[in-house]
Amino acid sequence: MTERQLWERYQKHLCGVESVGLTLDVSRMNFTDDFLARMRGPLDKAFDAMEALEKGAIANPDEKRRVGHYWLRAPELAPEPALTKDIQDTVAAINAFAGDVHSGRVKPPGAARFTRVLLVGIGGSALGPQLVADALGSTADKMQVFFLDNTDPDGMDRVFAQLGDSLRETLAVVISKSGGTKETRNGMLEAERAWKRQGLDFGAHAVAVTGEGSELDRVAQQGKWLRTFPMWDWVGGRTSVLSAVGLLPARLQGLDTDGMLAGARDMDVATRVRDGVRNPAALLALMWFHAGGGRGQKDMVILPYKDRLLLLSKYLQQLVMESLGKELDVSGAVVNQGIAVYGNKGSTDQHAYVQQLREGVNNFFATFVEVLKDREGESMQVEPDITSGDYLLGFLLGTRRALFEKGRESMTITVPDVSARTLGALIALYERAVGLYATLVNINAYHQPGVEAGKKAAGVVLELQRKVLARLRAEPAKAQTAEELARAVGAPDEVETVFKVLEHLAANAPAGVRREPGTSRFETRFRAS
Ligand SMILES: O=P(O)(O)OC[C@H]1O[C@H](O)[C@H](O)[C@@H](O)[C@@H]1O
Repeated sequence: MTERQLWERYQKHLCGVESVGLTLDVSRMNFTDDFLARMRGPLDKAFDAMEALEKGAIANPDEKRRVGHYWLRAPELAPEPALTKDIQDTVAAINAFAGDVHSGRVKPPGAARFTRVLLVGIGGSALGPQLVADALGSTADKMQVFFLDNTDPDGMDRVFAQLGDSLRETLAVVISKSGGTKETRNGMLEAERAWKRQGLDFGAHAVAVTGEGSELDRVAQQGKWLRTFPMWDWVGGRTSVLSAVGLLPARLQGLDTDGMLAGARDMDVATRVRDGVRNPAALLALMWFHAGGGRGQKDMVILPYKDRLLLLSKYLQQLVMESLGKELDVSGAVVNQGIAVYGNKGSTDQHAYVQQLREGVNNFFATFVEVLKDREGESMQVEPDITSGDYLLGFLLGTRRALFEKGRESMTITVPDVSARTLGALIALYERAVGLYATLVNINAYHQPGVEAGKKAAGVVLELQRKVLARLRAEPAKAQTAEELARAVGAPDEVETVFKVLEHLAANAPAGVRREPGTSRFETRFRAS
């Protein structure tokens, strides 16, 4: 195709949302008009399913729950007045609480004000807040936000070290929809201990966002925490960023949460249009289907040319892969669906893995994200008539062209800036694209049965560890191999797990397990010291 023909294709297929200034360019995807025509029927079904979902259908049959993240930014669309009121009241409560924190009306016992937020959460209870904080934050923020999003002790220590003496001015926001996620529970316990060590009452510094009646809800009540904000069962973790999960930390940080909600609301309006060519969420879903043959055969590489959107790919990884990565379709047939998502940012990635994208295995399609506004204020010229931002666009367009020349497909999303409105719109765009694509490939986007397997298996490991420790302590003088201990605890076939657990215990002093070298690594003996 000549450059002129590409320009014509660009104009023909460019899909824009005026209200948020976003465009989606699919001209460098090699679909045909015939493909669009063929997909009209399946897309109609996807629109029907989405309409039913928005009206309150049970979209997650496993958990028998509705899926209502669209109502969060348009509460009047919730299927019952009580839900509408819940949403509105919660937004009002968050705004009032954040206002009180900023003004010092709600304050810590030993300081005039809360100046920092420590968010404890994981998965959908961290990724959205992290994206928002990084995309929209600045040195002018009202509060600085820190995160514990793992059960890695050293990772937590690093954060506590950064917080240092400022814990007395730090508000802990513990977020868990289920209220029972172990990583978050551990983070909360470690946080509680950190506060106690400084002689501070954790409850007077803590708020929770969780489902009513959850374990976390009970802990918060018993510990007399400052507040609890609701997390409803009809909001999925990976689509919760515009519920209290994302709104509370963002508002505390001083960000424009109203703008985020408005951007998402505007995008929802634009993506309800039943037309695959004019609706960018539908067009995205169609392109994913085209690229991967409806089987996820191509990976989605997200390339925002903007540092502030660095976490977009991580956020989308959960949204897309947890929603679409399914073993079974809705009829119960084994399909092993999904689309792998990765990415970082341009032009940084051009100096890392773009080499493979251009010349290596052709197993992906790229999505460039272009941001028109370079920065607040003016830019210097790094060369006559050229700024750093001009370079950024040059690199984006250059890579887009270089990929196309080698038969590698790409799309480009263009937004005016990285603002609250734009971010809300981007989030809403992908949420709906995922929902529509799920119907196109006949899977349920709203459950995550696979995640449970790893959690259960982890529980088995910890149970085994308890038994092994009990055994070692029962005979402290006796050094034993993993093989002997596995047999002794009645799990001879679990010897590998026992071996791994022992190595870990021996590497960490408090467990009181010592190793004595044997004739080989696997003959190492362990005993309680
Ligand atoms: O918010 P929570 O209940 O703590 O859940 C946190 C995360 O963990 C789970 O394993 C789910 O797979 C995620 O979808 C969820 O976002």
